[in-house]
Amino acid sequence: MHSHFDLVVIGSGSGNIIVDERFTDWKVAFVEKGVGPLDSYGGTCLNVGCIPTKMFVHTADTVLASEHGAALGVDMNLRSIDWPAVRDRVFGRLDPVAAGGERYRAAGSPNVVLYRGIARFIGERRLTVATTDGPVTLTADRIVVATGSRPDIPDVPGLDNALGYHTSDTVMRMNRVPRRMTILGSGFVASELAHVFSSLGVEITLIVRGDVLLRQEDIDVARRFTELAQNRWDVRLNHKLLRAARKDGALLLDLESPEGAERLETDELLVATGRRPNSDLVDAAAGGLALHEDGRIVVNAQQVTSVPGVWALGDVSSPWQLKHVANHEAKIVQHNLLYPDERRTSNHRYVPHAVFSSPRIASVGITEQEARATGRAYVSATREYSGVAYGWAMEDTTSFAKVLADPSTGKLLGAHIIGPESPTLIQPLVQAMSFGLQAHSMAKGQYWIHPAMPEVIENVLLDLPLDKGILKTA
Ligand SMILES: Cc1cc2nc3c(=O)[nH]c(=O)nc-3n(C[C@H](O)[C@H](O)[C@H](O)COP(=O)(O)OP(=O)(O)OC[C@H]3O[C@@H](n4cnc5c(N)ncnc54)[C@H](O)[C@@H]3O)c2cc1C
Ligand SMILES: NC(=O)c1ccc[n+]([C@@H]2O[C@H](COP(=O)([O-])OP(=O)(O)OC[C@H]3O[C@@H](n4cnc5c(N)ncnc54)[C@H](O)[C@@H]3O)[C@@H](O)[C@H]2O)c1
Repeated sequence: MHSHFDLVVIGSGSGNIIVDERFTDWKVAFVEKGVGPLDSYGGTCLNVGCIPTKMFVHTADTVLASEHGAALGVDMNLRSIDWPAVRDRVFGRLDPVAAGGERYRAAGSPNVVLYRGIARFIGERRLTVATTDGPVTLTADRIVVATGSRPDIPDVPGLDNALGYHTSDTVMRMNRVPRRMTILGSGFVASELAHVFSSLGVEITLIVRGDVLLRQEDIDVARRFTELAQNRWDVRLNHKLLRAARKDGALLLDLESPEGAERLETDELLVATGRRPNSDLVDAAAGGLALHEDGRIVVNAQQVTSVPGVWALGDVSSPWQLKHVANHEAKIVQHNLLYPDERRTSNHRYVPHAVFSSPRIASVGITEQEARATGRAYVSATREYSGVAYGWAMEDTTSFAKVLADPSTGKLLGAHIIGPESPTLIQPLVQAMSFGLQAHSMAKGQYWIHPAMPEVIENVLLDLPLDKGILKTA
């Protein structure tokens, strides 16, 4: 069967938001293969990514709050954790959203057809989809590739499907919480899910290649996070997984460490070693699309690929595997499809991110190590939460905010915060960078509510050793 469309969108994550009522006169096809154990509609963030993880993180924070009560003179005994109830709160809410989204696309608009299956390019703007009713060929004037990414599994002997390891796609739906879990990797997913499962009482071991966790963060933040993680989890720094095997239900992991060979026995293994773009799944090369070395589809600032009429967005093409970036790029593609003569470009100037572990981390702009490596002139300041009144209220001793600024203009180059509410606290700094505010003007030109946590931002900005003359030129 062959059908021709005005527009085909491959991927129902961020791609799903492109087609709204303004496309009513277009003949549109969506293609979605499904994510996670239930082959859900709606992409990574909704089903196996941002949203379920953060719902679990909120539960984990609630458990930890009961432990922190003692420092405040409050004895809060945790009586029990009901894993099925914890899990079913999350997916009982999200699965119907995914199903509703699918129903809407399948039957909600007469101009839209939904194909379920894997789409593959077989030529320029030409696709084949293996549906349960057999293969179909789709051609289109315009195609949007929004196929995202998937867990990247390292090539370790024994680490295959027969071993029964988890990734972020499966681990959140486990039937039973294990006694012990080992996590391979030390990035976003490892840090967030270690917090989730350790708060549920699981003994966590992290296998870390380097000497710090979250090594892409500012070095002071990464070191502080690593110290705190070592107090909570068994953190094996500078370790390599050599091979994995399963024996009598347990997993046996052979590790190489600076001290020699080690064997680790565990109940479940979570592989969290990064995500690879799904350009191979869609056979982007057969569609003539140019690729970066790491497999990302090459796009220009308007999100157009090397083939006219074919667009790409989100994890399959972006160097930032973040939902707010994928959403922004989807809006740009949407505008450029609707208004081809007034095209817009994506804004990737100051992309913030947050790690929702315990403690939280938030960051925007360059790190101190990046400033040093590129020879960028900078001044920096760091202020502990314990230096402001709300930090005293929380009995905080480990959190801080750090900022870097250009000494000649006083404008911010980067901001890095580790501690409670950091993803919220950083937002005025993202705003300052986006709108070019000078750090001291920003601190002095507005009220800061007392005694609220943002006072740590006011203070760290004032601590920047900037020439007083800068304020006059700002
Ligand atoms: C555990 C986890 C937690 C995360 N937490 C956060 C967070 O807190 N904040 C944040 O900003 N980001 C977070 N992310 C990242 C975020 O989820 C992604 O950046 C975002 O979802 C990418 O959106 P996308 O539209 O590019 O891809 P996706 O949402 O993955 O959508 C791609 C869709 O394409 C489909 N597809 C792929 N290939 C084909 C094909 N050939 N044919 C048909 N369909 C296909 C897939 O099934 C999928 O549904 C997290 C990721 C993970 C894994
Ligand atoms: N809060 C958020 O915004 C959030 C949360 C989760 C995921 N994400 C996105 O999803 C992406 C994927 O997350 P992730 O944690 O899988 O990737 P990551 O890139 O954050 O971390 C991957 C980790 O695996 C390690 N690693 C790579 N290969 C390895 C190997 N062979 N052996 C041992 N360690 C190895 C790396 O050193 C790194 O520590 C992130 O980059 C992020 O963009 C975002």
